[in-house]
Amino acid sequence: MASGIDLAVIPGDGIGPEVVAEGLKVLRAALPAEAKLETTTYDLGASRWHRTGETLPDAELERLKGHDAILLGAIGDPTVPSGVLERGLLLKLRFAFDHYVNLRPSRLFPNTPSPLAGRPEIDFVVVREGTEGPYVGNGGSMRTGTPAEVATEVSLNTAYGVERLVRDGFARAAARPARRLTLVHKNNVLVHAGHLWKRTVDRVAEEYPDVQVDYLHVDAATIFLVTQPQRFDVIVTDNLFGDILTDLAAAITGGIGLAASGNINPTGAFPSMFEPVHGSAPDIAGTGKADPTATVLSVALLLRHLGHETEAARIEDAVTADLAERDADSPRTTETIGDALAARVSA
Ligand SMILES: NC(=O)C1=CN([C@@H]2O[C@H](COP(=O)(O)OP(=O)(O)OC[C@H]3O[C@@H](n4cnc5c(N)ncnc54)[C@H](O)[C@@H]3O)[C@@H](O)[C@H]2O)C=CC1
Ligand SMILES: CC(C)CC(=O)C(=O)O
Ligand SMILES: [Mg+2]
Repeated sequence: MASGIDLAVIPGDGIGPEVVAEGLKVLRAALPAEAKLETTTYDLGASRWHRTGETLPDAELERLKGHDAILLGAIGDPTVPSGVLERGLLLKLRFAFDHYVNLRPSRLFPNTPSPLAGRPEIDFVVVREGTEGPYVGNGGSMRTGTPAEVATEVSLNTAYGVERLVRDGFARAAARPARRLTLVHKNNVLVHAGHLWKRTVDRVAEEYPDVQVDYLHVDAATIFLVTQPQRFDVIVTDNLFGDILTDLAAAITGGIGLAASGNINPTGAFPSMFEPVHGSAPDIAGTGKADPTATVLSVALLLRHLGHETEAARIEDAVTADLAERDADSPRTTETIGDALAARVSA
């Protein structure tokens, strides 16, 4: 184990604090006794907004910059107008820290529920662009609230932004046994952005003759994720398509409670941020029903990103073993699952 870890923690809203508590429990259990883990908890989210009107003040952003990595639970609350926290806090972090690779692995673990017949082998990773696309806030509305309202939300795609993401996807595909990369877009309709993505993939592909390249329109990709998920290895796609596809990917691989993600700044200029794919799940907040496994697997991604491969693998093995023994008819609480995972990694 190399040096210690200086971790920023943003528990956030709804089930965020519940799953983050278990993620930290497992992280502490995974680290050897001599490893130094320093955590700083940031009070950001709905309760801060209600108290102060702030989402992510510049001073907090500045402090966050100094950490090795960030662990985030979830952001969003029904008492706050939709978009205020999602844009003003979560997306602000992803954009400010240039988290251009939104990494979302999907694997069907043994004994996990899948709605798919025949339990196909599923092991792919979605490399979703994280700083551009329709999420940049490039829009507005005129005559708002009137029958004549016009609203736009224009997708931003730069050659620079697309190429660096595509290059990351190829590097990942080349390092995986299957060496397949699928670009998912909608270039039959979104001809400007779609053709930029396709041309970029075709050009970078020339440098990776060993990687088999495929293209799917996003609507067809949803079909194949359900009917032939084995065909996917690395999926490269834009911010919005990646957001939607990864909830579907979670649904076919044991549920949203298992889906992990990393918002990566590969240059290391800013701390990367790790979070479950799911949101704040207000419908189950406070009930103990939230599965913390997605957060625990996000902690494994975090450790791997910081170079702690052994500990990351230990956490993933603990999750695999725990899932193998789960009984769908006897669901456990958030805390019980966290305790079981922590016990396994420290055993
Ligand atoms: N990265 C983030 O912080 C994200 C935030 N959100 C925000 O979260 C709020 C709720 O959004 P929704 O669209 O309802 O998505 P959601 O992911 O919070 O919930 C969708 C469904 O999945 C279930 N679910 C989610 N996480 C679970 C877990 N760990 N264990 C078991 N079940 C789980 C929920 O109970 C709900 O039925 C909104 O404010 C939204 O903007 C949504 C997605 C991502
Ligand atoms: C709440 C959004 C900003 C993000 C989202 O749904 C996601 O990243 O999965
Ligand atoms: Mg999402």
